[in-house]
Amino acid sequence: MSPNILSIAGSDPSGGAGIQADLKTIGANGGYGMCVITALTAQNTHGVDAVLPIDAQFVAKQLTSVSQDVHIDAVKIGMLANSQIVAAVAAWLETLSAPVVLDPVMIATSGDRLLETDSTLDALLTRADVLTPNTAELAALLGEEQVSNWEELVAQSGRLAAKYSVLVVAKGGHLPGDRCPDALVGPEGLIASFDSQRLSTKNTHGTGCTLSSALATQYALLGDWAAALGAAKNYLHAAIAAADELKVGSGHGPVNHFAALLPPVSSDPMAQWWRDIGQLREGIDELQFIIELSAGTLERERFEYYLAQDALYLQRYAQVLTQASTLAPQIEAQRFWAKGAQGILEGELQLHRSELRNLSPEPSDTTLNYVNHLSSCAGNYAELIAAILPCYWIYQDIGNRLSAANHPGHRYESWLSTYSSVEFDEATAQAINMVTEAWQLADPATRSRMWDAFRRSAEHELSFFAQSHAQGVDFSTA
Ligand SMILES: Nc1ncnc2c1ncn2[C@@H]1O[C@H](COP(=O)(O)OP(=O)(O)O)[C@@H](O)[C@H]1O
Ligand SMILES: Cc1ncc(COP(=O)(O)OP(=O)(O)O)c(N)n1
Repeated sequence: MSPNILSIAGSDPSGGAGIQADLKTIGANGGYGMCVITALTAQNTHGVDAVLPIDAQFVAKQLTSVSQDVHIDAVKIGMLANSQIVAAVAAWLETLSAPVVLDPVMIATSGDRLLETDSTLDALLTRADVLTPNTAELAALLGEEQVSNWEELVAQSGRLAAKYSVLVVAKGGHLPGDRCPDALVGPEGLIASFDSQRLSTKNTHGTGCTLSSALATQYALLGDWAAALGAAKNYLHAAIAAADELKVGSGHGPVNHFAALLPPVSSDPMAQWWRDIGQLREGIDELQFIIELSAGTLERERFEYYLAQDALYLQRYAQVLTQASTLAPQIEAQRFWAKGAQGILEGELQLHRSELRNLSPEPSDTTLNYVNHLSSCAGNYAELIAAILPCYWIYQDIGNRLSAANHPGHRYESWLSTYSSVEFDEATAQAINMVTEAWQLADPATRSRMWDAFRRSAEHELSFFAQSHAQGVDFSTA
């Protein structure tokens, strides 16, 4: 069962810090997130423009409404805005036994002050189980100078832990250097430390909120503060590592809270597509038509039926390639698709005719379905070339295997000898590159339609190769 985690914090409308970051973090760590809002802020990735604290009595009302109904497994406290809200939260906490992580959000990384220190905070600091101040907040809470190295940070964190009889997370995020260590420190000193590489990104908005809400959630799951800090830091590290993928705002953008849950963005989308149609490709390899064509046992009628349908298909395919050439944004792509169309009209169709005794007068439903699918993608260049690609790629893939099975005296020797060529391999590689380029420029919705167009063409390829053995094909008229 998911633990119920309550975040008591301010709102960041840009979604990177405050309750927005907490709820994403709690969910991504396997908790059920709830939130009591203490303040509205007007902020973005450049900083905080304004703060509107919520009336303290209303904060108290939110707290009792939630806790009267829902069992709370852990609490994370963030921005409290003013001493009245601090007092309201402290009074409510006296009624609750759940573990508390307090992120004393006083000074954002942008330098903006989010809470002034005063004595009302003491009750809250003592009640908390763990404090997670950044270096500036740690110094402010002790009334000391801000430290600038790790040893001093651990020592200062120990003094804070002793002052309030709590655990303190020493956070190395603001220290210089290429490492980013964090540690759990108690009144007696260092308990556990967790080192990590400093990730090179400006997108670290909300790291403090994220670490503290992940810590509360992980503690509710693991029941051990050191283990929970290790897990929270690992989670945050992955979220920072993937932060640049989000591209939110022009300042210090948010971390990518769902990085670990999302499939990695493939740097080679075509390789991914090819893997994703793996089952379809295996299905094609296992077709009677392919097995018999390779072995040379395929009946002539079936071969000619396939050839006739292929000739009809290729006439329309050449038109579709011409259309791709018309839609192509660059001259190189225009030339490539036009050359493909020309190759079919002047080369491949001649070959088909030389092998065929009779041309099938009518395209089959299978052939029609395939060409209609291609035509239905013709409104968008990226989608159209994604639909075009399987014919190149699957044909080349099967062709290489069929031509390897060829030998003198093979029943279809002359036909199979045309199946593999360096020129066609090069053209296929170029077609893959064209689709990759279009994919890189496409928005997410177009990418999804491209994949759909590609996958459906691959399905049509399978039906196309299967059709000469399909029930209902009458060879007396073929
Ligand atoms: N560039 C970075 N690479 C890796 N971890 C980072 C980086 N910046 C911050 N962190 C981590 O983010 C957490 C928050 O740290 P810090 O920036 O010190 O606090 P705050 O966000 O409260 O100002 C810490 O666990 C710290 O180690
Ligand atoms: C509403 C709100 N709460 C907290 C913060 C500060 O967040 P923090 O996680 O410390 O992140 P940075 O200061 O590192 O951005 C905030 N900005 N807004």
